[in-house]
Amino acid sequence: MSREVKIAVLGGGSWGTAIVKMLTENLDTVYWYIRNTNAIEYIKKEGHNPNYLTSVELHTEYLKLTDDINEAVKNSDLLIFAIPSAFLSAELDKLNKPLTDKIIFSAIKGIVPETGLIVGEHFHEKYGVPFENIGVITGPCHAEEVALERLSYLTIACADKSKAKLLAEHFDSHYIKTKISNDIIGTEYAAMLKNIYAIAAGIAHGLGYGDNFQSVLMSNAIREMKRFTKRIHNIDRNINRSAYLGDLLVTGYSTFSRNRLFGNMIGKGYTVKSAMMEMNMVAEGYYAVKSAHKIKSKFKKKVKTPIIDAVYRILYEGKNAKKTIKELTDKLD
Ligand SMILES: NC(=O)c1ccc[n+]([C@@H]2O[C@H](COP(=O)([O-])OP(=O)(O)OC[C@H]3O[C@@H](n4cnc5c(N)ncnc54)[C@H](O)[C@@H]3O)[C@@H](O)[C@H]2O)c1
Ligand SMILES: O=P(O)(O)OC[C@H](O)CO
Repeated sequence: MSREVKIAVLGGGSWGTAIVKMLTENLDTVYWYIRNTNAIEYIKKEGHNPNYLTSVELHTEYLKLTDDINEAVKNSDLLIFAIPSAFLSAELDKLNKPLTDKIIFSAIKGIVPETGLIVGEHFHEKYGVPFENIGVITGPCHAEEVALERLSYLTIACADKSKAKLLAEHFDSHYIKTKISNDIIGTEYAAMLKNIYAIAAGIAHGLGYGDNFQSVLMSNAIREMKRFTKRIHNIDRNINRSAYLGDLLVTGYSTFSRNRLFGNMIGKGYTVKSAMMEMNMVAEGYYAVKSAHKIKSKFKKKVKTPIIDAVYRILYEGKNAKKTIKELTDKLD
């Protein structure tokens, strides 16, 4: 991959905005697809995203903004997707260009609901993108802290390490450090699962459980994540690394977490619909738990996942949150 690789960011939410900020520290051309034309006009005029990370000053002189996904794709070699998983299929349906010659990096932390696949596999199966051209941007990193230029670590995973390294160089800055990994499958599943555990943490908090319980929940969550990822892709991985445990902790404990906030509202008695309406943001874990529940039901040898089961029952079977978390407490150690 050449050093002059042309990059497009797809998605105008918090994470897309943070990625654009990070890349324009190093690159003087970044294509940026945002579906909202008014937001594009505002960014061009004011240099800020009107809806997400509104305080971030954007280097508009380096940005090629477009509301046409095909224009961004046509002009770029490497595409970074930061569209919530629930909306990815609908956005990809707008494509009239093949993706087979593109390098695809997913910054999405979820499962594509329509196919039940992690994002990398979705691009491989549905769009014929070879695995060596597929990567993941992950790690414990909140868009809000990138906005504040607080030191953050990203893990860039790709089967072809040279591609991961080159992209990592474009992210590195005085507030971003990057690590390389080739565990695309494990990091993607871990990123999806930690959102479910953060919802559980939020529900418990909303119900009045304290820090003592939260630490037990997180301790059980990392072991559950280890069992799940091992069943999916059994390689020798250190689950305590930042891309797995680190990401779980930031989401489980941070006040910036969308998933924890969503869970907190559920614990306080909001319905799913009203909790979603309160947020201008997307809690990926809501969609992830449905997919994770379906995936685990297909495992030939069963895996113990009491936290996923509890969150699924609360969000999709209408079970009482207080009673379900109480039952969960008896299954944790
Ligand atoms: N925010 C973070 O700190 C962060 C960090 C790492 C990864 N991620 C991941 O990045 C992805 C994007 O999340 P985000 O935080 O930018 O989202 P967000 O919650 O900040 O914003 C919601 C996004 O969803 C889009 N959206 C809403 N309805 C839509 C629809 N019907 N069709 C298409 N798009 C629609 C909005 O335009 C916006 O881009 C998610 O998978 C998330 O897990 C986020
Ligand atoms: O922490 P959340 O729930 O906002 O999710 C966003 C990112 O996945 C954090 O890594």
